[in-house]
Amino acid sequence: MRTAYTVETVRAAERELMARVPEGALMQRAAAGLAVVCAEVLGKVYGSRVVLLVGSGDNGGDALFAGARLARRGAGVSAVLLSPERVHAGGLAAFRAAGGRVVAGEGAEGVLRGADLVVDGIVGIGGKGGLRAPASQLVSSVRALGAPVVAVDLPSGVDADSGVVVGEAVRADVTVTFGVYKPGLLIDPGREYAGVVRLVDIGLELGVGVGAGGGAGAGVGEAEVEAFQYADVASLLPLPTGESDKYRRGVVGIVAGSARYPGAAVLAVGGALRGGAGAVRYVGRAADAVIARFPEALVSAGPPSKAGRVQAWVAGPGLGDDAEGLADVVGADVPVLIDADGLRLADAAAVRGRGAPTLLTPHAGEAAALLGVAREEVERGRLAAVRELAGRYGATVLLKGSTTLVAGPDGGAVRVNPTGTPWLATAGSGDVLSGLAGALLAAGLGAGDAGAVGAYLHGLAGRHAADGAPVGAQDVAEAIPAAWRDVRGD
Ligand SMILES: NC(=O)C1=CN([C@@H]2O[C@H](COP(=O)(O)OP(=O)(O)OC[C@H]3O[C@@H](n4cnc5c(N)ncnc54)[C@H](OP(=O)(O)O)[C@@H]3O)[C@@H](O)[C@H]2O)[C@@H](O)CC1
Ligand SMILES: Nc1ncnc2c1ncn2[C@@H]1O[C@H](COP(=O)(O)OP(=O)(O)O)[C@@H](O)[C@H]1O
Ligand SMILES: [K+]
Repeated sequence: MRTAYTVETVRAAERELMARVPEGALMQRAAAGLAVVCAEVLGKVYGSRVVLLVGSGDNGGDALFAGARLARRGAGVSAVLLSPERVHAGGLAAFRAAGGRVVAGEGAEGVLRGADLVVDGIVGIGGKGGLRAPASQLVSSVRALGAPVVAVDLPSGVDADSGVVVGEAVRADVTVTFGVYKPGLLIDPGREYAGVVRLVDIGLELGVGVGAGGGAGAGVGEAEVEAFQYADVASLLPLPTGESDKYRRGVVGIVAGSARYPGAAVLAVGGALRGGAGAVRYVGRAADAVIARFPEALVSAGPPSKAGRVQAWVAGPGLGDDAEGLADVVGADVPVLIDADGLRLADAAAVRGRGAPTLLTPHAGEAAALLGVAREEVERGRLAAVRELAGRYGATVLLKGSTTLVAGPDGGAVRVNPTGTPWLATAGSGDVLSGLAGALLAAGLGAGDAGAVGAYLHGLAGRHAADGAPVGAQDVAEAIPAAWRDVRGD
């Protein structure tokens, strides 16, 4: 599990650690790690030209100490000081002693033009709001240069706690972050600005937080955000055992599709069949299309409550305006996943009043409609939006998009999916995800785990299916077994 912590938590841990180590030791550890990564990016340090963008806080101090190390190895290092009167004094002295050159603001463009590497030490976790001038102007000219950029701790202009970017921000090739990940490095748009993230150990010790849907609220010392890795997913995959039968593996019921959108039903059923369900029951108006594609699906004509035994329901994809059956599903005392049209059509009070686990899976537009805000507001602040929705509905919420997030109803760490790919932005791929996650619910995973494991497998399946070329949603569904095998290491 990769975990990320808020600035408040990082600062508290740093204070505690600083009290136990000699003064300046943490910054030296940070600068040493930063210099190593800069050297890797440069390939050859001796004779290279490095430009440091140095802000007025400790982030600039890190850059100066790392610059001093590179200068001692024979690099020509220039530092552009954004506020010379407030620069980190110890860092500047070390930099000068190592032969580093200080450039005034007006000289910045000249040195930047010849740079082999730019180091962004403008602001780190102390950044507040959008970047101010002159930093904002400098950042836009750096982008035009084409030299690789290494960001110190996080790209300047990216909000550490949320990934929100207001105005200009540094686009880094590599971000060297210290101690722990910050949420803004894992959530778009910040994640995209960060490039490859390298974590440098400076001795901070922070425990693992409580997962989405896990119960307790995120308190001091707990992770704000966490991202699954293979082992986390592998440990949750529902594998059949010798004693398994279709009921023990989980029967998922699907209420989806309409005369107008029969394909959504086919895709959701396809996702569910490859999500490990023992059986898939289908209820809706696209039964012919479903059976034609998946003869193994069990279709029934009556309402969901009469469909037979079901351990979890998926409701919503492609329903159009047909709310028939939805109230039945919302009233069921088994886990329910609500997606797409179901989010619009379901009675909000009934959803809030449910006793069994509920997983809502909106994209940004659907989330915005539920929250009564503009779509852009959700896209700019995904973390706040997913938490708000989960709180309002008392449900687990999986917010789809460039970074898929899963938040539980009672706070705790938000799960961020690391496997997504923009190739998934194709009509119907969300329907596949709802079937897949629904099958995981039916197999007994909690709503937070079903959402996070579903998104993880869905992202990997998208990568397998696309492999660098366009794909359709059906291809994504068919690649789910390959994603499953990846995770199991087969
Ligand atoms: N603590 C530790 O143990 C360790 C910390 N480490 C390092 O320290 C970093 C944190 O340092 P920090 O606290 O000094 O804050 P930092 O990120 O340099 O920014 C503050 C400065 O930026 C300015 N500024 C703010 N917003 C701005 C904006 N929008 N646009 C422009 N300017 C803006 C702000 O100015 P002000 O608002 O006060 O006028 C202030 O001067 C951390 O990220 C890591 O790199 C490592 O060495 C490991 C050990
Ligand atoms: N830019 C992107 N990067 C990664 N994944 C994306 C991106 N855009 C969309 N996706 C994923 O593609 C799927 C689209 O689902 P959705 O919006 O419900 O579409 P549909 O309703 O057509 O199925 C979601 O899983 C979402 O997370
Ligand atoms: K920075």
